[in-house]
Amino acid sequence: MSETPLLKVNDVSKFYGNRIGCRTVSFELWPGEVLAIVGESGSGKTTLLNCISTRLMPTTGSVEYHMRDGAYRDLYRMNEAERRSLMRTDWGFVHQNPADGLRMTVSAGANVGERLMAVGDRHYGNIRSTAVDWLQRVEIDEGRIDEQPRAFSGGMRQRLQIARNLVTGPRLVFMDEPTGGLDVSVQARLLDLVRGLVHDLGLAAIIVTHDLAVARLLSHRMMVMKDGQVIEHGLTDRVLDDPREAYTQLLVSSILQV
Ligand SMILES: Nc1ncnc2c1ncn2[C@@H]1O[C@H](COP(=O)(O)OP(=O)(O)OP(=O)(O)O)[C@@H](O)[C@H]1O
Repeated sequence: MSETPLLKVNDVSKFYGNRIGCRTVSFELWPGEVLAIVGESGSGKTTLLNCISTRLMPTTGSVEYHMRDGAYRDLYRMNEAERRSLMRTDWGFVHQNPADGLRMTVSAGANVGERLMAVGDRHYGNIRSTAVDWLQRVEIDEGRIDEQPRAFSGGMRQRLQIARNLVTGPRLVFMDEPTGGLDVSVQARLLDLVRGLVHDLGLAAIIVTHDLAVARLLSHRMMVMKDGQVIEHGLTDRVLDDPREAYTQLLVSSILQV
């Protein structure tokens, strides 16, 4: 791993009026590292993810990102065009509901190709062959390249969304409950695929999940949130095998009993 963090999150808090979304969260993320944010519904996971990925402005705090040119930039001080360019090139965002991350009325190939065009690729043949390659990588039959995602199953849509996000070679991918809402067998296949891709591409990722099995399988480190705060943070195996906080112990034991 590199000696410089990719992301430095400093004291990020978000309040919705009087209500706490998340409070004084700080951590660093390293290139190639996968961090899971876990916790019950309402604990602040999505708020934190949205703040870090600049989809939401925090009330206080800063997030610095290590740009490709080697400089750190405060994400909240970037202008809209700079942020959008980062989102299109260096970042991916995989939504729980694929319809939020795909264009449902254009073809699968166009969904993947569109991101390439957004980063300046204009050669139709290249775009098409890269799209074919990516469909294969996410295990979608290339014969379905001209079909719209409306015609795909939930698992296929999610795999297509992943292809669309990864085609531009991002360094950091945000995932919000990527396997939520899928059947258990479909989840298992998707998790295997995500794990392989993240590993092969050396991606850094921040994954929000309420499912500790997802955290176990995908992440190196995890943060446990409760009432908007991070109450435990450590290597995933350590946190799950030897939780220090009573609340984490409860979370882990409730899963084991299922
Ligand atoms: N737009 C909003 N306006 C007001 N309060 C909000 C808003 N979004 C979230 N909250 C509140 O912030 C807190 C954290 O919510 P958040 O959605 O971040 O939690 P979560 O852990 O992601 O939950 P879930 O797993 O259900 O999505 C909750 O108390 C929630 O009610």
